Order: sequence, then C-alpha cells, then structure tokens
Amino acid sequence: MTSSSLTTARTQPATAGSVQATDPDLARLVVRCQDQPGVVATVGGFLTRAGANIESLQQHTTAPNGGMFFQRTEFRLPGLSAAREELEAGFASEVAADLGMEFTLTEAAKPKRVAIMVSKTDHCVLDLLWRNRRGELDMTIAMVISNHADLAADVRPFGVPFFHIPATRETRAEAEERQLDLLRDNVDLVVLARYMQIITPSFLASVGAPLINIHHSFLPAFIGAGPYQKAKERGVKLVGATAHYVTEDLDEGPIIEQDVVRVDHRHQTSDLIRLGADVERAVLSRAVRWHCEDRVVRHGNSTMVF
Ligand SMILES: Nc1nc2c(c(=O)[nH]1)N[C@@H](CN(C=O)c1ccc(C(=O)N[C@@H](CCC(=O)O)C(=O)O)cc1)CN2
Repeated sequence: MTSSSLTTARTQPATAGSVQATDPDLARLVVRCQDQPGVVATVGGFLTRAGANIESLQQHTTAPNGGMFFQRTEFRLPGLSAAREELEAGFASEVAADLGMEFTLTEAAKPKRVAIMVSKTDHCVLDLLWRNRRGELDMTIAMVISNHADLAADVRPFGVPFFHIPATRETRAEAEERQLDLLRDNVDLVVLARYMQIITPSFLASVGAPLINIHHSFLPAFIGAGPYQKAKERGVKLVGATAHYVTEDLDEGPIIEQDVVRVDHRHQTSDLIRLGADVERAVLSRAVRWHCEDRVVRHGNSTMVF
C-alpha cells in the first residue's frame, strides 16, 4: 500500500475550523483510475495550464503494481464559477479520457444540500443542527424528516423545515414514497441520525443521493437494533459508534468513521447509552463534515478519507 500527502501530515483530515464554504475560487477534484506512471504530473499539468494553483493534494495507490490510483486535489482558480464548465469539459477530454479516469469536480462555495432523517432520539440531529448553525459543517440542511412528531419543536427553532411522515414496518412502502417526494432531485446527501427504520433497496435505488447512518456500536459488533443492551449483556469494556454509508445489507455499508469510550462493570445499560451518545455525535459530525468536504472516497466496501 502506498500513500502520500503534500499537505501537513495528520492522523485525521482537516480540523473543524477549515470550513471554506465562502471561498468562490476554491475547487476540489477527486479522481480514480488504474495506477500508471505520470498521473500526478498529468493532472497537475492540466490544472497549471488552466491557471489553477494547487493548494493541497493527497493520493493513494491500492497496490504497488496494477492497483487503483486515487487522488484528492484542492486548487484555487480565479473566476472558477465562470470557468467551471469549460474546465470540466477540458479535463474530461484531455485527461480523463486518455487515463480511463473517473472524476468529480466540486466548488467549495456551493455547500451540499443535506436532509436529516430521525425517529425519537434527539442528540444526533440536534448536534448536527447546532454545529451547522455555528458554521462547523459546510452544508445546507434542507429539511428534517421524522417518522415521529416528537422532535418538531426542537428542530423548527433552527429554521429548518420538519416533516412528520409516520413510518413503521407495516406502512413502509407508502412512507418511503412520501419521503422520496421530498428528497428526489432535491438533496445531495441524506443523514440517518438515529432513524430506526430499515431502508428498502427500492428507496436506495430511487433517492439519487448517498445515505450516511450512525450506528450506535463499534461495528461489526452488535449489528441491528438494541446494541447497548447487547453490549451490557456481553460485558464489553468499550462501547462505540460507527458512521457508515447505507446499503441494502443492514449496518454493513462502507465505514467512514468510528470511535469508542471505555466502560466497566459499574455501568448499567443506561450509562452505556449516555456515554455512547457523546461518541455518536462526534463520529457522525466528523463523517458528515468529511463527506461534505469531498474527502471520503468509496472503494469496494471500504472508504479512504483524505
Ligand atoms: N438498508 C438499511 N437500512 C438502515 C440501515 C442500513 O445500514 N441499511 N441502518 C439502520 C439504522 N439502524 C441501526 O443503526 C437500525 C434501525 C432500525 C432497525 C430495525 O430493526 N427497525 C425495525 C423497526 C423498529 C421500530 O419500529 O422501532 C424495522 O425497520 O423493521 C435496525 C437497525 C437504518 N436503516
């Protein structure tokens, strides 16, 4: 495995203070292709000829010979918005076509539109709303959708629309249709902030955006409902949380971020829930922030966070 980074070496991606949502000239280019000599030079040369200045670059190759090459580049281009269409078309024809490359080009000044889905538990959704209001998260929260009415009075003071769409195992199909009416072609990301309903394959195929879930255990331990009870019964010494992309396979999607906290025999299940909640909030907000900054790249059933 080989990786390199031209920015300051750090154990985690950029800090919370690096939100750049207002910078109109900053762009992010994420590429993937078969590894081959000259990719870094070719991408860098194209950007330089376009008048861009590369400010940070991280790349990773999955294997020494014949692996996949991944790179995330942040660059500054004066007049980016006006030049964006021509830049993207030029990169596609002059670089991507020759290298068999897939790429995404995004503008830091255009924050992602995010919908949050929640059931009754409030700490994750309120944490995201609070961090977003403070400017810690580079995103626009377009709405909150819940299958219960409990949190309406907590969400609306943030100025975010709250939609109550009852959903149970029995009413899932109808509920998902109503959810999709709100979400389809309207958001860039859906966050399941302790949304306690299983999402159907049909919904995942129709929604047109990735979903991030916060699971309240250190996966792969304790998949499914009631992980803290299961943890207490198992006598664990750590409880944790996992943020992952949502797939048809329950709680088995690509992991974005995880963390843990120590516990012991003196803690009851209620203590595990209380201690775990702080971990859930921190893990979910990091995963959402990194996704919104185009730092998370999926490869198979895992991720790279640049
Ligand atoms: N397709 C997917 N759907 C969901 C995922 C996922 O990874 N893939 N993650 C879950 C979140 N979750 C744990 O983090 C979870 C939520 C709910 C259940 C569950 O068994 N729910 C029951 C209903 C329970 C109730 O009504 O109180 C059900 O949906 O039948 C398991 C895991 C979110 N969805």
